[in-house]
Amino acid sequence: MIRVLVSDPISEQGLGKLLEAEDIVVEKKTGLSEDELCAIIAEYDALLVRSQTKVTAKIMEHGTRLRVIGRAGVGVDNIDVPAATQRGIVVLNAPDGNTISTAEHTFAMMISMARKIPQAYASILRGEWDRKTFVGVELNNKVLGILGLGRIGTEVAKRAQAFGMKVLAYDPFLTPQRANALDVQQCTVDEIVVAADFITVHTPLIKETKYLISEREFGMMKDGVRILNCARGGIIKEEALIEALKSGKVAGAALDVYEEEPLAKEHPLKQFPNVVLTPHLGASTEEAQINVAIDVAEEVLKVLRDEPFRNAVNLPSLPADKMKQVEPYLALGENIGKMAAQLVDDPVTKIEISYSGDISNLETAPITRTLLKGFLSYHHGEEVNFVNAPLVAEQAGIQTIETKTSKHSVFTNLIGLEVTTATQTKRIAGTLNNGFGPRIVRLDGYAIDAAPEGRMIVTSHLDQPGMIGRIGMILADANINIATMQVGRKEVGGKAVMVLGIDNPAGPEVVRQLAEIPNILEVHHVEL
Ligand SMILES: NC(=O)c1ccc[n+]([C@@H]2O[C@H](COP(=O)([O-])OP(=O)(O)OC[C@H]3O[C@@H](n4cnc5c(N)ncnc54)[C@H](O)[C@@H]3O)[C@@H](O)[C@H]2O)c1
Ligand SMILES: O=C(O)[C@H](O)COP(=O)(O)O
Repeated sequence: MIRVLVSDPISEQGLGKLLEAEDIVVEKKTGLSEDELCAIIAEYDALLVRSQTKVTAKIMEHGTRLRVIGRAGVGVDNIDVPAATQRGIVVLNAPDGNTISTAEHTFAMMISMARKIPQAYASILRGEWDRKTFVGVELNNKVLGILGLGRIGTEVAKRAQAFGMKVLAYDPFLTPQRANALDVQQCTVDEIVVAADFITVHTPLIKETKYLISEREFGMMKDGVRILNCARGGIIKEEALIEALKSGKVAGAALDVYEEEPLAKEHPLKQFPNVVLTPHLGASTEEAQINVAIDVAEEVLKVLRDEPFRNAVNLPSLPADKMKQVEPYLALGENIGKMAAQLVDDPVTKIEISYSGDISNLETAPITRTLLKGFLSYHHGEEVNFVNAPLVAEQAGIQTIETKTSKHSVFTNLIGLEVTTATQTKRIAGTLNNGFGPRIVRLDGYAIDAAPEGRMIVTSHLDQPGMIGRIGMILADANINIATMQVGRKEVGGKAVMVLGIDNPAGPEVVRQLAEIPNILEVHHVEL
């Protein structure tokens, strides 16, 4: 049985696909401490969280069965993604489902702050009828600065324009064409900070965005600026914001997220009458919660069923149509990698993967990953997978190079692999031959045509009479049946390679006997 643990409140309606699956048990246990999670996580194949559960390296260390961590939402800063990658655990999120809700919440916060609605409401509840204290400002004709024009930032921009605001935006990936299409003015962070009446941040919290708005930026702002953060605590430095509120530089702030959550009972941000606070509610709508739960459940199910999935944050993401194009090459790539690993004896320092012909136009990153997985798993075993293969290669000191050539003189598509050790270079190439499936077509530059499957004896030897006979005799004496045979040579009497498909395994003793045949240069037993 596959077991899934849901450790934060996630919409049951959205989790339908997982709950209905007959081979999957879903258990909900929320509010667990790190130690409590460590104690039970070994029983689960998948963990589903929102932002409350901190998925630490320690939890993953105990999660020996864990294959996937699904985040029902966008931000994965509560998950130790590098630790997951190291352990080969897929981390998925649901990036689209709460965009509108968060943009609407940002807008609700902007209007609440501009018109002091929470403060006026509290005053009414106190029995007052105060129409002087709560005079606000209009949004119309104001300048809104948006830092981070991704999904949410873009939706905020559209809403701001509908309210008559002029939008300035900074995003490192914003192109002039996109800025033009969205009718926003592309600016630097400093230009925005100087010119904006309202500033809102919609970036992830990463090294580059930590304290993006700090003392220096507050110092540059217009007097009476209003600040919003519905993205992540720490993008705006709270200490600097508090100082700017005290000095009167900042006329209002509306915050949904904090450097530490939950916000401390006695937090200084609570002392200002012009600050609107919500407890991380951006995604808290019925619609968003169903959307993100549906998305994460579907994707987690695909990982658990070994089907192609999207939205992995620790893998290159490919749209479904592009993934479909590379899928047929994945097994070929993996087998080329596996075969190469069994043909070299010394530690490998460099792996060069070349894609020629039609295949060079595809998104080849998944093929490279499966090839590396095939190669590395021979020595590193089960711990290497699609997720961590590039990292394992890097940590093993192996340089990985990928090249592409649009045409090949012989094949319509070719995956080439060259592995370098201190003493040798081994080259293998394979193609996907329409109608004939995957074939290994080059070995150390010699033309062959072998199916990458089952068990093989691979030799390099001098092309001399009786060589094949002697090899055949030794295999026959060991009761090993030869199923297929491929010989490649460039000139009579020169060096040659041979690939024998065999029906049963050849042990070390058989390999030793083969290696002792005069003029045999190399013998390897390969199992795919
Ligand atoms: N309050 C909530 O409940 C809530 C809900 C959903 C999302 N969020 C948070 O909102 C943020 C944005 O979410 P999204 O779905 O729009 O993500 P997104 O990935 O679509 O957009 C983020 C944008 O930030 C940009 N960016 C990265 N580095 C930047 C930098 N140094 N300066 C400026 N821009 C930079 C990226 O290029 C990207 O366009 C995330 O942090 C997410 O966790 C909060
Ligand atoms: O990153 C997100 O998706 C939001 O911060 C929502 O977090 P939540 O799922 O804990 O509401």
